Amino acid sequence: MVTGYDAVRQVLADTRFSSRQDLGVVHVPYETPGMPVATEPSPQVPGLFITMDPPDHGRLRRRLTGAFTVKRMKQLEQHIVDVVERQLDEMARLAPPVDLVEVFALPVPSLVICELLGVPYADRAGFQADSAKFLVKDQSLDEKMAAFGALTGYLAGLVVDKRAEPGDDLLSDLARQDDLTVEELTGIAFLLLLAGHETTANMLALGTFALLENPGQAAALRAEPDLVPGAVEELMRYLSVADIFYRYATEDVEVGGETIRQGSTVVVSLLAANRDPLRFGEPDALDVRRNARGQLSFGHGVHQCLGQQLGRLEMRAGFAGLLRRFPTLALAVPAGEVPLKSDMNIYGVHALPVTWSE
Ligand code: HEM
Repeated sequence: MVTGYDAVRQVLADTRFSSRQDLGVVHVPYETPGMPVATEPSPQVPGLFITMDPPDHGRLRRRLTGAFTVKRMKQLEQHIVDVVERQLDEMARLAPPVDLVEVFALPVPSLVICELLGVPYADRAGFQADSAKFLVKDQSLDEKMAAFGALTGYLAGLVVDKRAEPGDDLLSDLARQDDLTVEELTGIAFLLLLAGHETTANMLALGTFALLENPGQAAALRAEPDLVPGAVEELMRYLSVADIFYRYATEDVEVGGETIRQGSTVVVSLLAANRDPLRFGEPDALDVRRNARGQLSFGHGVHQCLGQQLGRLEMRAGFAGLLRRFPTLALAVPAGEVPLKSDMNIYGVHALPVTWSE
């Protein structure tokens, strides 16, 4: 397991550590009650380029980079702000308490990624439930593959339709490219849809929880909205919702004075790297004024998050809008009763009951 900031960056930057999930078997090096130890590698899935190595990885990723550049995302910014404001309007019409996950944190990134990809938002109940099932930690490979199969079955139908009759969206643009198979298109769609809504939704909900638990920090953001972009980096660092990633050593590699033997599975903890006291002073404190640039929550190296600019825009608009529109926002239950996603591969809260005075 690699935990130090520098060592984590080194491993993620070194392509001798493979991302192929068919190469590695995860040997959990310590007893975790309730955690099954995997004994077989997962199968490789076409199109799922997060689990591919160069040059195959680049062949697929390159087709998408144009759609996710800073410039293209800037063009989307006003639209994202509009989505956020509409969702906040809806929330304001409800009588508190409400579940912030249900009324805000999940809808915002789901609406944005659906529109970008050309996935009907009306189908959200199905894909949100299947995504959640896929991310459950304590399940057999068969159960995980069943959730995967349900979601990809749905998406395969969608990409076949788009290939026949392309529209004005990202999946249609990909479907127009004849050298991509339906299986590859489906894998790409799966990755974008899952990564595009689950991570940001968890950041919005858990980030709000963190701000409500640190009222001084929330007050600073309300008083100085210019702090919001920096606060997003700090919340990303502090919360590290996507913590654990795996790599597989394709040859002997030295890291931090230790030799990692060829064939070993390496567990990379982004959370530990983000809390490394050698890199971030007082790492366990949430401080929206600190310079948290360089936080590793979007990863590092060739797989560094493709959607990071999109995620940032959603979080900036989301936190800024929520704090401005709900100046008296508060937890509606004791903090200890908020159901945490300790059982899921992406951390967050299952629900966040909040209230406000009207
Ligand atoms: C706050 C939200 C997000 C977090 C914390 C996050 C985190 C990450 C991390 C850590 C990786 C690297 C994985 C690895 O090295 O194996 C990654 C990759 C990726 N992310 Fe995100 N992400 C977020 C939002 C998004 C969004 C909004 C999208 C939208 C499409 C997205 C799409 C992707 C894709 C496609 C990859 C794979 C890139 C590759 O393998 O080349 N992510 N993300």
